[in-house]
Amino acid sequence: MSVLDSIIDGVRQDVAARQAQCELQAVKELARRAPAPLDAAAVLRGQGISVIAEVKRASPSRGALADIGDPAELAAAYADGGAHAISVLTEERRFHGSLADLDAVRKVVSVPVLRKDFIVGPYQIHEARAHGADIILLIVAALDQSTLAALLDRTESLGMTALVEVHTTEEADRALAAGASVIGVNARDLKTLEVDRDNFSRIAPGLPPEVVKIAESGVRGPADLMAYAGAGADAVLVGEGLVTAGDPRVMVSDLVAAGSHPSCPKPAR
Ligand SMILES: O=P(O)(O)OC[C@@H](O)[C@@H](O)c1c[nH]c2ccccc12
Repeated sequence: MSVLDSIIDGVRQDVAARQAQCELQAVKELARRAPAPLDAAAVLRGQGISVIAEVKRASPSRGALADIGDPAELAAAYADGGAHAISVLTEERRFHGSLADLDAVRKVVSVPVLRKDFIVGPYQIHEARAHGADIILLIVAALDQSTLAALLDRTESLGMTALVEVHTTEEADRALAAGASVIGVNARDLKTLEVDRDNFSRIAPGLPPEVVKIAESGVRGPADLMAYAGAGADAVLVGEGLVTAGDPRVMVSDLVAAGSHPSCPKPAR
Protein backbone atom coordinates (compact mmCIF):
# COMPACT_ATOMS: atom_id res chain seq x y z
CA MET A 1 0.00 0.00 0.00
CA SER A 2 1.36 3.46 -0.89
CA VAL A 3 1.81 6.16 1.76
CA LEU A 4 -1.13 8.01 0.20
CA ASP A 5 -3.40 4.95 0.44
CA SER A 6 -2.53 4.38 4.07
CA ILE A 7 -3.10 8.05 4.96
CA ILE A 8 -6.48 7.91 3.26
CA ASP A 9 -7.43 4.75 5.14
CA GLY A 10 -6.81 6.55 8.42
CA VAL A 11 -8.63 9.67 7.26
CA ARG A 12 -11.73 7.65 6.34
CA GLN A 13 -11.80 6.14 9.82
CA ASP A 14 -11.36 9.53 11.48
CA VAL A 15 -14.10 11.11 9.34
CA ALA A 16 -16.48 8.25 10.20
CA ALA A 17 -15.76 8.76 13.90
CA ARG A 18 -16.44 12.51 13.70
CA GLN A 19 -19.57 11.94 11.66
CA ALA A 20 -20.84 9.57 14.35
CA GLN A 21 -20.42 12.46 16.83
CA CYS A 22 -21.84 15.20 14.67
CA GLU A 23 -23.94 14.26 11.70
CA LEU A 24 -23.78 15.87 8.26
CA GLN A 25 -26.95 17.93 8.71
CA ALA A 26 -25.56 19.52 11.86
CA VAL A 27 -22.23 20.35 10.21
CA LYS A 28 -24.09 21.83 7.24
CA GLU A 29 -26.01 24.06 9.61
CA LEU A 30 -22.76 25.23 11.27
CA ALA A 31 -21.32 25.92 7.83
CA ARG A 32 -24.34 28.03 6.93
CA ARG A 33 -23.80 30.14 10.02
CA ALA A 34 -20.09 30.72 9.39
CA PRO A 35 -18.94 34.13 8.11
CA ALA A 36 -18.86 34.22 4.29
CA PRO A 37 -15.75 32.82 2.59
CA LEU A 38 -13.12 35.17 1.17
CA ASP A 39 -12.37 35.24 -2.56
CA ALA A 40 -9.10 33.36 -2.34
CA ALA A 41 -8.64 32.89 -6.10
CA ALA A 42 -8.63 36.67 -6.54
CA VAL A 43 -6.02 37.03 -3.80
CA LEU A 44 -3.76 34.37 -5.31
CA ARG A 45 -4.13 35.77 -8.82
CA GLY A 46 -3.14 39.25 -7.59
CA GLN A 47 0.08 41.17 -8.15
CA GLY A 48 3.39 39.39 -7.71
CA ILE A 49 3.93 35.85 -6.49
CA SER A 50 1.60 35.10 -3.61
CA VAL A 51 2.92 33.23 -0.62
CA ILE A 52 0.77 30.61 1.10
CA ALA A 53 2.41 29.89 4.44
CA GLU A 54 1.65 26.54 6.03
CA VAL A 55 1.18 25.50 9.63
CA LYS A 56 2.74 22.03 9.51
CA ARG A 57 3.70 20.20 12.68
CA ALA A 58 4.94 16.98 11.13
CA SER A 59 5.11 15.10 7.84
CA PRO A 60 5.24 11.44 6.85
CA SER A 61 8.65 11.96 5.26
CA ARG A 62 10.30 13.82 8.13
CA GLY A 63 8.26 13.03 11.25
CA ALA A 64 7.99 15.92 13.71
CA LEU A 65 9.20 19.12 12.04
CA ALA A 66 8.85 21.73 14.73
CA ASP A 67 7.39 22.20 18.14
CA ILE A 68 4.62 24.57 17.18
CA GLY A 69 3.32 25.56 20.56
CA ASP A 70 0.51 27.83 19.52
CA PRO A 71 -0.50 27.65 15.85
CA ALA A 72 -2.22 31.03 16.22
CA GLU A 73 1.08 32.64 17.13
CA LEU A 74 2.80 31.11 14.11
CA ALA A 75 -0.03 32.11 11.77
CA ALA A 76 0.01 35.65 13.16
CA ALA A 77 3.75 35.80 12.44
CA TYR A 78 3.10 34.61 8.88
CA ALA A 79 0.39 37.23 8.39
CA ASP A 80 2.65 39.88 9.88
CA GLY A 81 5.34 38.90 7.40
CA GLY A 82 2.86 39.52 4.58
CA ALA A 83 1.62 36.02 3.76
CA HIS A 84 -1.26 36.20 1.27
CA ALA A 85 -2.94 33.09 2.63
CA ILE A 86 -2.39 30.56 5.42
CA SER A 87 -2.56 26.79 5.01
CA VAL A 88 -3.37 24.64 8.03
CA LEU A 89 -2.78 20.89 8.00
CA THR A 90 -5.71 19.24 9.74
CA GLU A 91 -4.78 15.59 9.12
CA GLU A 92 -4.09 14.06 12.52
CA ARG A 93 -2.21 10.78 12.19
CA ARG A 94 0.74 11.70 9.96
CA PHE A 95 0.76 15.49 10.09
CA HIS A 96 -0.34 15.94 13.73
CA GLY A 97 -2.84 18.60 12.68
CA SER A 98 -6.43 19.14 13.79
CA LEU A 99 -9.53 21.20 13.24
CA ALA A 100 -8.62 22.92 16.51
CA ASP A 101 -5.50 24.23 14.75
CA LEU A 102 -7.72 25.54 11.96
CA ASP A 103 -9.99 27.29 14.49
CA ALA A 104 -7.04 28.85 16.28
CA VAL A 105 -5.60 30.21 13.04
CA ARG A 106 -8.94 31.42 11.68
CA LYS A 107 -9.44 33.52 14.80
CA VAL A 108 -6.26 35.53 14.36
CA VAL A 109 -5.81 36.07 10.61
CA SER A 110 -7.91 37.95 8.08
CA VAL A 111 -6.31 36.50 4.92
CA PRO A 112 -7.78 33.41 3.21
CA VAL A 113 -7.24 30.13 5.07
CA LEU A 114 -6.75 26.75 3.41
CA ARG A 115 -7.83 23.54 5.07
CA LYS A 116 -5.07 21.15 4.07
CA ASP A 117 -6.26 17.60 4.40
CA PHE A 118 -7.08 14.50 2.44
CA ILE A 119 -10.64 15.25 1.43
CA VAL A 120 -12.55 12.11 0.53
CA GLY A 121 -16.17 13.23 0.73
CA PRO A 122 -18.60 16.12 1.17
CA TYR A 123 -18.63 15.87 4.97
CA GLN A 124 -15.10 17.31 5.21
CA ILE A 125 -15.99 20.18 2.88
CA HIS A 126 -18.91 21.35 5.03
CA GLU A 127 -16.71 20.81 8.05
CA ALA A 128 -13.99 23.01 6.53
CA ARG A 129 -16.55 25.76 5.91
CA ALA A 130 -17.97 25.40 9.43
CA HIS A 131 -14.45 25.98 10.75
CA GLY A 132 -13.97 29.08 8.62
CA ALA A 133 -11.87 27.76 5.73
CA ASP A 134 -11.94 29.68 2.45
CA ILE A 135 -9.98 27.12 0.42
CA ILE A 136 -9.84 23.34 0.49
CA LEU A 137 -7.35 20.98 -1.08
CA LEU A 138 -8.55 18.29 -3.48
CA ILE A 139 -5.84 15.77 -4.35
CA VAL A 140 -6.45 14.26 -7.79
CA ALA A 141 -4.39 11.14 -6.99
CA ALA A 142 -6.72 10.40 -4.09
CA LEU A 143 -10.03 10.70 -5.96
CA ASP A 144 -11.77 9.05 -8.88
CA GLN A 145 -12.95 11.40 -11.62
CA SER A 146 -16.63 11.60 -10.72
CA THR A 147 -15.87 12.15 -7.02
CA LEU A 148 -13.34 14.86 -7.92
CA ALA A 149 -15.89 16.68 -10.09
CA ALA A 150 -18.61 16.34 -7.44
CA LEU A 151 -16.37 17.63 -4.63
CA LEU A 152 -15.20 20.54 -6.75
CA ASP A 153 -18.81 21.44 -7.43
CA ARG A 154 -19.71 21.19 -3.76
CA THR A 155 -16.77 23.42 -2.80
CA GLU A 156 -17.75 26.09 -5.27
CA SER A 157 -21.41 25.97 -4.35
CA LEU A 158 -20.37 26.82 -0.79
CA GLY A 159 -18.48 29.84 -2.16
CA MET A 160 -15.08 28.36 -1.41
CA THR A 161 -12.07 27.90 -3.66
CA ALA A 162 -10.76 24.42 -4.46
CA LEU A 163 -7.01 24.06 -4.81
CA VAL A 164 -6.77 20.98 -7.00
CA GLU A 165 -3.46 19.21 -6.53
CA VAL A 166 -1.71 17.32 -9.30
CA HIS A 167 1.62 15.59 -9.68
CA THR A 168 1.59 14.45 -13.32
CA THR A 169 0.31 15.75 -16.66
CA GLU A 170 -2.38 13.04 -16.66
CA GLU A 171 -3.60 14.33 -13.30
CA ALA A 172 -3.50 17.90 -14.62
CA ASP A 173 -5.75 16.82 -17.51
CA ARG A 174 -8.15 15.26 -15.02
CA ALA A 175 -8.14 18.45 -12.91
CA LEU A 176 -9.01 20.52 -15.99
CA ALA A 177 -11.68 18.08 -17.10
CA ALA A 178 -13.28 18.38 -13.66
CA GLY A 179 -13.33 22.17 -14.07
CA ALA A 180 -10.48 23.22 -11.75
CA SER A 181 -9.51 26.89 -11.96
CA VAL A 182 -6.82 26.81 -9.27
CA ILE A 183 -4.26 24.04 -9.74
CA GLY A 184 -1.36 23.18 -7.47
CA VAL A 185 1.55 21.18 -8.82
CA ASN A 186 3.12 19.26 -5.98
CA ALA A 187 6.85 18.69 -6.25
CA ARG A 188 6.39 15.84 -3.76
CA ASP A 189 5.07 12.53 -5.01
CA LEU A 190 2.57 11.50 -2.35
CA LYS A 191 3.09 7.85 -3.22
CA THR A 192 6.87 7.82 -2.71
CA LEU A 193 7.36 11.16 -0.85
CA GLU A 194 10.19 12.08 -3.19
CA VAL A 195 10.60 15.79 -4.04
CA ASP A 196 11.40 16.95 -7.57
CA ARG A 197 11.31 20.73 -7.93
CA ASP A 198 11.35 20.48 -11.73
CA ASN A 199 7.92 18.91 -11.73
CA PHE A 200 6.27 22.33 -11.81
CA SER A 201 8.12 23.45 -14.94
CA ARG A 202 7.18 20.23 -16.70
CA ILE A 203 3.45 20.57 -16.00
CA ALA A 204 2.55 24.24 -15.52
CA PRO A 205 3.32 25.46 -19.07
CA GLY A 206 0.66 23.07 -20.38
CA LEU A 207 -2.07 24.62 -18.24
CA PRO A 208 -4.39 27.28 -19.72
CA PRO A 209 -3.34 30.89 -18.96
CA GLU A 210 -6.47 31.63 -16.94
CA VAL A 211 -5.76 28.85 -14.44
CA VAL A 212 -4.15 30.03 -11.20
CA LYS A 213 -0.94 28.02 -10.82
CA ILE A 214 0.49 27.15 -7.46
CA ALA A 215 3.89 25.56 -6.89
CA GLU A 216 3.72 23.29 -3.86
CA SER A 217 6.57 21.95 -1.72
CA GLY A 218 10.32 22.26 -1.63
CA VAL A 219 10.65 26.03 -1.19
CA ARG A 220 13.69 26.62 1.04
CA GLY A 221 14.07 30.33 0.36
CA PRO A 222 13.69 33.17 -2.16
CA ALA A 223 15.79 31.41 -4.84
CA ASP A 224 13.30 28.53 -5.05
CA LEU A 225 10.41 31.00 -5.20
CA MET A 226 12.13 32.85 -8.06
CA ALA A 227 12.69 29.60 -9.94
CA TYR A 228 9.01 28.68 -9.59
CA ALA A 229 8.04 32.22 -10.63
CA GLY A 230 10.20 31.91 -13.74
CA ALA A 231 8.32 28.73 -14.63
CA GLY A 232 4.96 30.50 -14.39
CA ALA A 233 3.81 30.18 -10.77
CA ASP A 234 1.22 32.63 -9.45
CA ALA A 235 1.82 31.44 -5.91
CA VAL A 236 3.97 29.15 -3.81
CA LEU A 237 2.94 26.96 -0.88
CA VAL A 238 5.62 26.71 1.80
CA GLY A 239 5.59 24.51 4.89
CA GLU A 240 8.74 22.89 6.21
CA GLY A 241 11.02 25.79 5.27
CA LEU A 242 8.91 28.14 7.37
CA VAL A 243 8.19 26.01 10.43
CA THR A 244 11.88 25.21 10.75
CA ALA A 245 13.02 28.81 10.16
CA GLY A 246 14.53 30.67 13.10
CA ASP A 247 12.18 33.58 12.48
CA PRO A 248 9.17 32.60 10.35
CA ARG A 249 7.95 36.20 10.08
CA VAL A 250 11.24 37.30 8.54
CA MET A 251 11.36 34.33 6.19
CA VAL A 252 7.82 35.02 4.96
CA SER A 253 8.65 38.65 4.43
CA ASP A 254 11.82 37.71 2.49
CA LEU A 255 9.71 35.44 0.25
CA VAL A 256 7.03 38.09 -0.22
CA ALA A 257 9.70 40.68 -1.07
CA ALA A 258 11.29 38.35 -3.63
CA GLY A 259 7.89 37.65 -5.16
CA SER A 260 6.96 41.29 -5.51
CA HIS A 261 10.27 42.38 -7.02
CA PRO A 262 9.94 44.04 -10.43
CA SER A 263 12.48 41.62 -11.91
CA CYS A 264 10.06 38.84 -11.05
CA PRO A 265 7.14 39.62 -13.37
CA LYS A 266 3.99 37.59 -13.57
CA PRO A 267 3.78 35.68 -16.83
CA ALA A 268 1.45 37.37 -19.33
CA ARG A 269 -2.02 35.84 -19.53
O1 LIG B 1 6.85 21.41 3.54
P1 LIG B 1 6.97 21.81 2.11
O2 LIG B 1 7.97 21.00 1.34
O3 LIG B 1 7.21 23.29 1.97
O4 LIG B 1 5.55 21.52 1.43
C1 LIG B 1 4.39 22.27 1.76
C2 LIG B 1 3.16 21.63 1.09
O5 LIG B 1 3.32 21.74 -0.29
C3 LIG B 1 2.99 20.18 1.52
O6 LIG B 1 2.75 20.20 2.89
C4 LIG B 1 1.85 19.47 0.80
C5 LIG B 1 1.51 19.58 -0.50
N1 LIG B 1 0.45 18.82 -0.79
C6 LIG B 1 0.08 18.15 0.30
C7 LIG B 1 -0.97 17.25 0.50
C8 LIG B 1 -1.15 16.77 1.76
C9 LIG B 1 -0.30 17.11 2.80
C10 LIG B 1 0.74 18.01 2.62
C11 LIG B 1 0.94 18.53 1.36
